[in-house]
Amino acid sequence: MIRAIDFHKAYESTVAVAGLSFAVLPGQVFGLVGPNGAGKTTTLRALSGLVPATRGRLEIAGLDVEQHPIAIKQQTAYVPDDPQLFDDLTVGQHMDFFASVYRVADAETKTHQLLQTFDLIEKVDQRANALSRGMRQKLAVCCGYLYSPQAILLDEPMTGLDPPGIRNLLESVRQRAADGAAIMISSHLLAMIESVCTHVLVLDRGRSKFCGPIDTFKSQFESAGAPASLEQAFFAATSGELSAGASL
Ligand SMILES: Nc1ncnc2c1ncn2[C@@H]1O[C@H](COP(=O)(O)OP(=O)(O)OP(=O)(O)O)[C@@H](O)[C@H]1O
Repeated sequence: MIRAIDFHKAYESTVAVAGLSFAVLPGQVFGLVGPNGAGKTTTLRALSGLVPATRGRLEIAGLDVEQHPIAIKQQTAYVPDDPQLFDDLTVGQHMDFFASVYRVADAETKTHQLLQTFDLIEKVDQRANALSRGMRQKLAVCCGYLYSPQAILLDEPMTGLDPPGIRNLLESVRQRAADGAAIMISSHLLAMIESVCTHVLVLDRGRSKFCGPIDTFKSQFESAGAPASLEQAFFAATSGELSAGASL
């Protein structure tokens, strides 16, 4: 489970997140959406232990993120929007490294399956600094999936992926959730979020505008008598022009 309780984060004079509370249960996929600067990356970075909360509590699998940094890392995969890879290591060496650090059983088979799924098998001996942006993104996802984390945090994971890559990623998210992972995906690609997420957390200027099942969110904003699309509901919720329960 991924949990935030009254999470606040301020960077000097900027309040990035103010009083956020939510829980992502095993099997749930939360879409984290909001305008630029809403606090999405800050939330994911704090959950992964990369930045400390100013106030409140963050938990992964019941453990406080700041008090149990090592245990948290073993349970969590965080894939940022600009994956930091080891430029001089090959694709295969990255997988070996993660397998060794996380003591992954049957690593060879899992590595092969992941590289096959994400179309990187032919690049196994290529160095990271010679990979395209999309390939780097895929390799970061493969490294994160290798140790079967309970919590998966993906920041803008579709950016730079080709259409088969996006399809494979979304399918892998569904599969990981079915296997019991709690997953959060930050993205501006609302149609894709809609196709994969069970829940949505709408952030705006650091505050939650909505948190709950995606169907509930859409049904709050009707369009010609039918539930709105996620995109329509998003614009209505973040424009300030309409409140929940209104017709578009
Ligand atoms: N290291 C930092 N120092 C100071 N302010 C920061 C820092 N990181 C983020 N911020 C500020 O915190 C706020 C939230 O930023 P964040 O990156 O979390 O937003 P976001 O929702 O991920 O945005 P985007 O959709 O553009 O990626 C913004 O006002 C941003 O300028």
